Amino acid sequence: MAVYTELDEEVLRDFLSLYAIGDLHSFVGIAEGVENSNFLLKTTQGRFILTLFEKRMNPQELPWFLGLMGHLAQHDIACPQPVMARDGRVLRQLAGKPAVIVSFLEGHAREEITPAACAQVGQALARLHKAGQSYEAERPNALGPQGWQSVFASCTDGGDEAVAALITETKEALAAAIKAWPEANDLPRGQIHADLFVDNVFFEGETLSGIIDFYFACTDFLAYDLAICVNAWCFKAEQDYQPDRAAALLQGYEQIRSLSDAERAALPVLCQGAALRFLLTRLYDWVHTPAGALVTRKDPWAYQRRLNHFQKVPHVP
Ligand SMILES: Nc1ncnc2c1ncn2[C@@H]1O[C@H](COP(=O)(O)OP(=O)(O)O)[C@@H](O)[C@H]1O
Ligand SMILES: N[C@@H](CCOP(=O)(O)O)C(=O)O
Repeated sequence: MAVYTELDEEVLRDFLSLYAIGDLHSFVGIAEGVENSNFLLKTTQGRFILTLFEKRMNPQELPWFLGLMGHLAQHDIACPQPVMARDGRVLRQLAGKPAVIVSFLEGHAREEITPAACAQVGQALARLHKAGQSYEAERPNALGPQGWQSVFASCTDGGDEAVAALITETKEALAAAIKAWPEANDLPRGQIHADLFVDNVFFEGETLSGIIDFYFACTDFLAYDLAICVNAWCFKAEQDYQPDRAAALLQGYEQIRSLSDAERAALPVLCQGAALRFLLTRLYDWVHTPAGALVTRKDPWAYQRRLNHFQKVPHVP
Protein backbone atom coordinates (compact mmCIF):
# COMPACT_ATOMS: atom_id res chain seq x y z
CA MET A 1 0.00 0.00 0.00
CA ALA A 2 1.22 3.50 -0.57
CA VAL A 3 -0.96 6.07 1.10
CA TYR A 4 1.10 7.27 4.03
CA THR A 5 -0.69 10.62 4.41
CA GLU A 6 -4.47 10.97 4.76
CA LEU A 7 -6.08 13.91 2.96
CA ASP A 8 -9.03 16.00 4.11
CA GLU A 9 -11.50 16.78 1.29
CA GLU A 10 -11.86 20.46 2.17
CA VAL A 11 -8.09 20.93 2.32
CA LEU A 12 -7.80 19.25 -1.07
CA ARG A 13 -10.55 21.45 -2.57
CA ASP A 14 -8.69 24.57 -1.37
CA PHE A 15 -5.47 23.17 -2.82
CA LEU A 16 -7.10 22.50 -6.20
CA SER A 17 -8.39 26.07 -6.36
CA LEU A 18 -4.73 27.05 -6.94
CA TYR A 19 -4.85 25.13 -10.28
CA ALA A 20 -6.91 25.57 -13.42
CA ILE A 21 -7.86 21.87 -13.67
CA GLY A 22 -11.54 22.10 -12.73
CA ASP A 23 -13.46 21.29 -9.54
CA LEU A 24 -13.03 18.12 -7.56
CA HIS A 25 -15.46 15.26 -8.29
CA SER A 26 -13.71 12.61 -6.22
CA PHE A 27 -10.35 11.42 -4.98
CA VAL A 28 -9.06 8.04 -3.92
CA GLY A 29 -5.76 6.80 -2.54
CA ILE A 30 -3.84 4.43 -4.85
CA ALA A 31 -2.75 1.20 -3.20
CA GLU A 32 0.12 0.38 -5.60
CA GLY A 33 3.53 1.92 -5.16
CA VAL A 34 6.00 1.98 -2.33
CA GLU A 35 7.75 5.30 -1.98
CA ASN A 36 5.19 8.12 -1.95
CA SER A 37 1.46 8.71 -1.36
CA ASN A 38 -0.49 8.78 -4.62
CA PHE A 39 -4.12 9.81 -5.17
CA LEU A 40 -6.29 9.58 -8.25
CA LEU A 41 -8.19 12.86 -8.61
CA LYS A 42 -11.29 13.19 -10.78
CA THR A 43 -12.19 16.76 -11.60
CA THR A 44 -14.63 18.42 -13.96
CA GLN A 45 -11.72 18.45 -16.46
CA GLY A 46 -10.60 14.84 -16.22
CA ARG A 47 -8.26 12.58 -14.22
CA PHE A 48 -4.99 13.58 -12.57
CA ILE A 49 -2.49 12.02 -10.16
CA LEU A 50 -1.60 13.84 -6.96
CA THR A 51 1.67 12.72 -5.35
CA LEU A 52 2.74 13.67 -1.84
CA PHE A 53 6.46 13.03 -1.44
CA GLU A 54 7.27 11.08 1.67
CA LYS A 55 10.37 11.06 3.76
CA ARG A 56 12.76 9.10 1.51
CA MET A 57 12.65 11.87 -1.11
CA ASN A 58 15.06 14.76 -0.84
CA PRO A 59 12.84 17.82 -1.54
CA GLN A 60 15.83 19.66 -3.07
CA GLU A 61 15.99 17.05 -5.84
CA LEU A 62 12.32 17.31 -6.80
CA PRO A 63 12.74 20.19 -9.31
CA TRP A 64 15.24 18.05 -11.28
CA PHE A 65 12.79 15.11 -11.53
CA LEU A 66 9.82 17.31 -12.39
CA GLY A 67 11.90 19.24 -14.92
CA LEU A 68 12.96 15.97 -16.57
CA MET A 69 9.36 14.70 -16.77
CA GLY A 70 8.20 18.01 -18.26
CA HIS A 71 11.08 17.94 -20.75
CA LEU A 72 10.38 14.35 -21.83
CA ALA A 73 6.64 14.98 -22.15
CA GLN A 74 7.42 17.97 -24.37
CA HIS A 75 9.55 15.65 -26.50
CA ASP A 76 6.66 13.24 -27.08
CA ILE A 77 7.61 10.69 -24.46
CA ALA A 78 4.40 9.29 -22.95
CA CYS A 79 5.14 10.11 -19.32
CA PRO A 80 3.38 12.07 -16.60
CA GLN A 81 3.54 15.80 -17.23
CA PRO A 82 3.68 17.99 -14.10
CA VAL A 83 0.73 20.38 -13.99
CA MET A 84 1.46 24.05 -13.36
CA ALA A 85 -0.62 25.94 -10.80
CA ARG A 86 -2.07 29.31 -11.79
CA ASP A 87 1.06 30.99 -10.40
CA GLY A 88 3.33 28.92 -12.67
CA ARG A 89 4.67 26.66 -9.91
CA VAL A 90 4.53 22.86 -10.19
CA LEU A 91 5.81 22.01 -6.72
CA ARG A 92 3.80 23.06 -3.65
CA GLN A 93 3.14 21.88 -0.09
CA LEU A 94 0.06 19.90 0.95
CA ALA A 95 -0.55 18.32 4.37
CA GLY A 96 2.99 19.36 5.28
CA LYS A 97 4.56 17.41 2.41
CA PRO A 98 5.93 18.50 -0.97
CA ALA A 99 3.15 17.83 -3.49
CA VAL A 100 2.73 17.72 -7.26
CA ILE A 101 -0.14 17.07 -9.64
CA VAL A 102 0.73 15.23 -12.85
CA SER A 103 -1.24 14.16 -15.90
CA PHE A 104 -2.97 10.78 -15.78
CA LEU A 105 -1.69 8.07 -18.14
CA GLU A 106 -4.06 5.49 -19.57
CA GLY A 107 -3.15 1.82 -19.44
CA HIS A 108 -2.01 -0.82 -16.98
CA ALA A 109 1.13 -2.69 -16.04
CA ARG A 110 1.31 -6.01 -17.89
CA GLU A 111 0.74 -9.33 -16.21
CA GLU A 112 2.09 -11.39 -19.09
CA ILE A 113 5.49 -10.46 -20.49
CA THR A 114 6.16 -11.35 -24.11
CA PRO A 115 9.13 -10.69 -26.40
CA ALA A 116 6.87 -8.28 -28.33
CA ALA A 117 6.25 -6.29 -25.13
CA CYS A 118 10.00 -6.28 -24.40
CA ALA A 119 10.70 -4.93 -27.89
CA GLN A 120 8.38 -1.99 -27.19
CA VAL A 121 10.07 -1.40 -23.83
CA GLY A 122 13.41 -1.29 -25.65
CA GLN A 123 12.08 1.23 -28.17
CA ALA A 124 10.54 3.41 -25.45
CA LEU A 125 13.76 3.35 -23.43
CA ALA A 126 15.85 4.39 -26.45
CA ARG A 127 13.41 7.23 -27.22
CA LEU A 128 13.66 8.37 -23.61
CA HIS A 129 17.47 8.33 -23.84
CA LYS A 130 17.45 10.36 -27.03
CA ALA A 131 14.97 12.92 -25.69
CA GLY A 132 16.94 13.16 -22.43
CA GLN A 133 20.08 14.30 -24.29
CA SER A 134 18.75 17.87 -24.45
CA TYR A 135 17.97 17.99 -20.69
CA GLU A 136 21.27 19.33 -19.54
CA ALA A 137 21.16 19.40 -15.75
CA GLU A 138 22.82 16.35 -14.26
CA ARG A 139 21.83 14.26 -11.27
CA PRO A 140 24.55 11.85 -10.15
CA ASN A 141 23.35 8.30 -9.53
CA ALA A 142 23.22 7.93 -5.75
CA LEU A 143 22.73 4.19 -6.28
CA GLY A 144 25.84 3.70 -8.42
CA PRO A 145 28.90 1.70 -7.23
CA GLN A 146 29.74 4.15 -4.40
CA GLY A 147 26.15 4.03 -3.21
CA TRP A 148 26.09 0.21 -3.31
CA GLN A 149 28.97 0.12 -0.85
CA SER A 150 27.19 2.33 1.65
CA VAL A 151 23.88 0.49 1.30
CA PHE A 152 25.78 -2.78 1.80
CA ALA A 153 27.54 -1.40 4.89
CA SER A 154 24.21 -0.39 6.43
CA CYS A 155 22.79 -3.92 6.04
CA THR A 156 25.52 -5.83 7.76
CA ASP A 157 24.19 -5.90 11.32
CA GLY A 158 20.68 -7.13 11.12
CA GLY A 159 18.64 -10.05 9.96
CA ASP A 160 18.55 -13.79 10.39
CA GLU A 161 20.83 -16.58 9.16
CA ALA A 162 19.54 -16.37 5.59
CA VAL A 163 20.31 -12.64 5.53
CA ALA A 164 23.77 -13.24 6.99
CA ALA A 165 24.46 -15.81 4.24
CA LEU A 166 23.25 -13.41 1.56
CA ILE A 167 25.52 -10.68 2.94
CA THR A 168 28.53 -13.00 2.93
CA GLU A 169 27.82 -14.19 -0.60
CA THR A 170 27.27 -10.67 -1.90
CA LYS A 171 30.50 -9.20 -0.53
CA GLU A 172 32.79 -10.71 -3.15
CA ALA A 173 30.42 -10.04 -6.06
CA LEU A 174 30.17 -6.42 -4.98
CA ALA A 175 33.95 -5.96 -4.94
CA ALA A 176 34.26 -7.68 -8.35
CA ALA A 177 31.53 -5.56 -9.98
CA ILE A 178 33.02 -2.33 -8.61
CA LYS A 179 36.44 -3.31 -9.95
CA ALA A 180 35.05 -4.16 -13.40
CA TRP A 181 32.75 -1.11 -13.57
CA PRO A 182 33.42 1.16 -16.59
CA GLU A 183 35.04 4.55 -16.05
CA ALA A 184 32.84 7.64 -16.53
CA ASN A 185 34.13 8.34 -20.04
CA ASP A 186 34.09 4.74 -21.29
CA LEU A 187 30.42 4.66 -22.35
CA PRO A 188 27.78 7.18 -23.54
CA ARG A 189 25.99 8.85 -20.64
CA GLY A 190 22.74 10.71 -20.29
CA GLN A 191 19.46 10.82 -18.39
CA ILE A 192 18.28 7.34 -17.43
CA HIS A 193 15.01 6.16 -15.85
CA ALA A 194 16.88 3.70 -13.62
CA ASP A 195 13.76 1.82 -12.41
CA LEU A 196 11.96 0.75 -15.58
CA PHE A 197 10.35 -2.29 -14.02
CA VAL A 198 7.16 -3.98 -15.20
CA ASP A 199 5.02 -1.96 -12.76
CA ASN A 200 6.31 1.30 -14.24
CA VAL A 201 5.36 0.64 -17.86
CA PHE A 202 1.74 0.88 -18.95
CA PHE A 203 0.17 -0.92 -21.90
CA GLU A 204 -3.21 -0.48 -23.51
CA GLY A 205 -3.92 -3.88 -24.98
CA GLU A 206 -0.70 -4.90 -26.74
CA THR A 207 0.60 -1.35 -27.17
CA LEU A 208 2.91 0.44 -24.76
CA SER A 209 1.07 3.56 -23.62
CA GLY A 210 3.32 5.21 -21.05
CA ILE A 211 6.12 5.19 -18.51
CA ILE A 212 5.75 6.35 -14.90
CA ASP A 213 7.78 6.75 -11.72
CA PHE A 214 10.82 8.85 -12.57
CA TYR A 215 11.96 9.35 -8.99
CA PHE A 216 15.09 7.20 -9.35
CA ALA A 217 16.03 8.88 -12.65
CA CYS A 218 19.62 10.15 -12.79
CA THR A 219 22.54 10.76 -15.13
CA ASP A 220 24.51 7.61 -15.86
CA PHE A 221 25.51 5.13 -18.59
CA LEU A 222 22.63 4.73 -21.05
CA ALA A 223 23.44 1.04 -21.41
CA TYR A 224 23.05 0.63 -17.63
CA ASP A 225 19.34 1.49 -18.05
CA LEU A 226 19.12 -1.30 -20.61
CA ALA A 227 20.83 -3.65 -18.15
CA ILE A 228 18.22 -2.74 -15.52
CA CYS A 229 15.49 -3.65 -18.02
CA VAL A 230 17.20 -6.97 -18.83
CA ASN A 231 17.06 -7.77 -15.11
CA ALA A 232 13.48 -6.59 -14.65
CA TRP A 233 11.87 -7.93 -17.83
CA CYS A 234 13.87 -10.96 -18.95
CA PHE A 235 13.49 -13.50 -16.15
CA LYS A 236 10.59 -15.85 -15.56
CA ALA A 237 9.46 -17.01 -12.11
CA GLU A 238 12.13 -14.76 -10.60
CA GLN A 239 14.98 -16.94 -11.86
CA ASP A 240 14.84 -18.40 -15.35
CA TYR A 241 16.56 -16.14 -17.84
CA GLN A 242 14.56 -15.64 -21.04
CA PRO A 243 17.05 -14.89 -23.86
CA ASP A 244 14.22 -14.36 -26.36
CA ARG A 245 12.92 -11.48 -24.27
CA ALA A 246 16.42 -10.00 -23.93
CA ALA A 247 17.03 -10.33 -27.68
CA ALA A 248 13.72 -8.53 -28.38
CA LEU A 249 14.51 -5.82 -25.81
CA LEU A 250 17.91 -5.10 -27.38
CA GLN A 251 16.54 -5.28 -30.91
CA GLY A 252 13.73 -2.84 -30.04
CA TYR A 253 16.26 -0.50 -28.42
CA GLU A 254 18.58 -0.61 -31.45
CA GLN A 255 15.73 0.23 -33.81
CA ILE A 256 15.84 3.68 -32.21
CA ARG A 257 19.42 4.03 -30.89
CA SER A 258 22.39 1.86 -31.89
CA LEU A 259 24.61 0.46 -29.18
CA SER A 260 28.35 0.94 -29.62
CA ASP A 261 30.72 -2.05 -29.44
CA ALA A 262 31.87 -0.80 -26.04
CA GLU A 263 28.27 -0.70 -24.76
CA ARG A 264 27.59 -4.23 -26.03
CA ALA A 265 30.80 -5.51 -24.45
CA ALA A 266 29.93 -3.84 -21.14
CA LEU A 267 26.38 -5.24 -20.92
CA PRO A 268 27.25 -8.36 -18.86
CA VAL A 269 29.00 -6.34 -16.14
CA LEU A 270 26.27 -3.68 -16.26
CA CYS A 271 23.70 -6.47 -15.78
CA GLN A 272 25.63 -7.73 -12.75
CA GLY A 273 25.69 -4.19 -11.36
CA ALA A 274 21.97 -3.74 -11.96
CA ALA A 275 21.24 -7.04 -10.19
CA LEU A 276 23.40 -5.92 -7.26
CA ARG A 277 21.74 -2.51 -7.06
CA PHE A 278 18.27 -4.05 -6.62
CA LEU A 279 19.56 -6.87 -4.43
CA LEU A 280 21.07 -4.27 -2.09
CA THR A 281 18.13 -1.86 -1.83
CA ARG A 282 15.77 -4.82 -1.33
CA LEU A 283 18.15 -6.23 1.30
CA TYR A 284 18.23 -2.84 3.05
CA ASP A 285 14.43 -2.77 3.17
CA TRP A 286 14.35 -6.41 4.28
CA VAL A 287 16.62 -5.69 7.21
CA HIS A 288 15.25 -2.28 8.17
CA THR A 289 11.48 -2.49 7.59
CA PRO A 290 9.87 -3.03 10.98
CA ALA A 291 7.50 -6.00 11.42
CA GLY A 292 3.93 -4.78 10.92
CA ALA A 293 4.90 -1.98 8.51
CA LEU A 294 2.32 -1.27 5.80
CA VAL A 295 4.78 -1.85 2.96
CA THR A 296 5.41 -5.33 1.55
CA ARG A 297 9.16 -6.01 1.38
CA LYS A 298 10.50 -7.16 -1.97
CA ASP A 299 12.59 -10.31 -2.21
CA PRO A 300 16.37 -9.64 -2.41
CA TRP A 301 17.15 -13.30 -3.26
CA ALA A 302 15.37 -12.92 -6.61
CA TYR A 303 18.18 -10.51 -7.56
CA GLN A 304 20.89 -12.75 -6.12
CA ARG A 305 19.69 -15.40 -8.58
CA ARG A 306 19.92 -12.87 -11.42
CA LEU A 307 23.40 -11.83 -10.27
CA ASN A 308 24.49 -15.48 -10.23
CA HIS A 309 23.12 -15.91 -13.73
CA PHE A 310 25.13 -12.99 -15.13
CA GLN A 311 28.26 -14.19 -13.29
CA LYS A 312 27.94 -17.63 -14.92
CA VAL A 313 26.72 -16.54 -18.36
CA PRO A 314 28.62 -13.37 -19.22
CA HIS A 315 26.80 -12.44 -22.41
CA VAL A 316 23.52 -10.68 -23.28
CA PRO A 317 21.24 -11.86 -24.82
N1 LIG B 1 0.63 9.44 -14.19
C1 LIG B 1 -0.05 8.35 -13.79
N2 LIG B 1 -1.13 7.96 -14.49
C2 LIG B 1 -1.85 6.88 -14.07
N3 LIG B 1 -1.57 6.17 -12.96
C3 LIG B 1 -0.51 6.53 -12.23
C4 LIG B 1 0.32 7.63 -12.61
N4 LIG B 1 1.29 7.76 -11.68
C5 LIG B 1 1.10 6.79 -10.78
N5 LIG B 1 0.02 6.05 -11.09
C6 LIG B 1 -0.54 4.92 -10.31
O1 LIG B 1 0.01 4.99 -9.02
C7 LIG B 1 0.74 3.77 -8.71
C8 LIG B 1 1.96 4.09 -7.86
O2 LIG B 1 2.82 4.98 -8.59
P1 LIG B 1 4.40 4.93 -8.43
O3 LIG B 1 4.93 6.12 -9.13
O4 LIG B 1 4.91 3.58 -8.83
O5 LIG B 1 4.55 5.11 -6.87
P2 LIG B 1 5.82 4.94 -5.94
O6 LIG B 1 6.88 5.86 -6.45
O7 LIG B 1 5.31 5.31 -4.61
O8 LIG B 1 6.26 3.51 -6.02
C9 LIG B 1 1.04 3.16 -10.06
O9 LIG B 1 1.16 1.77 -10.01
C10 LIG B 1 -0.19 3.57 -10.88
O10 LIG B 1 -1.26 2.69 -10.61
N1 LIG C 1 11.69 -1.49 -8.65
C1 LIG C 1 12.29 -1.63 -7.35
C2 LIG C 1 11.53 -0.97 -6.24
C3 LIG C 1 11.05 0.46 -6.52
O1 LIG C 1 9.66 0.46 -6.36
P1 LIG C 1 8.66 1.37 -7.25
O2 LIG C 1 7.30 0.93 -6.80
O3 LIG C 1 9.01 2.78 -6.88
O4 LIG C 1 8.90 1.02 -8.70
C4 LIG C 1 12.44 -3.11 -6.98
O5 LIG C 1 11.72 -3.92 -7.58
O6 LIG C 1 13.24 -3.43 -6.11
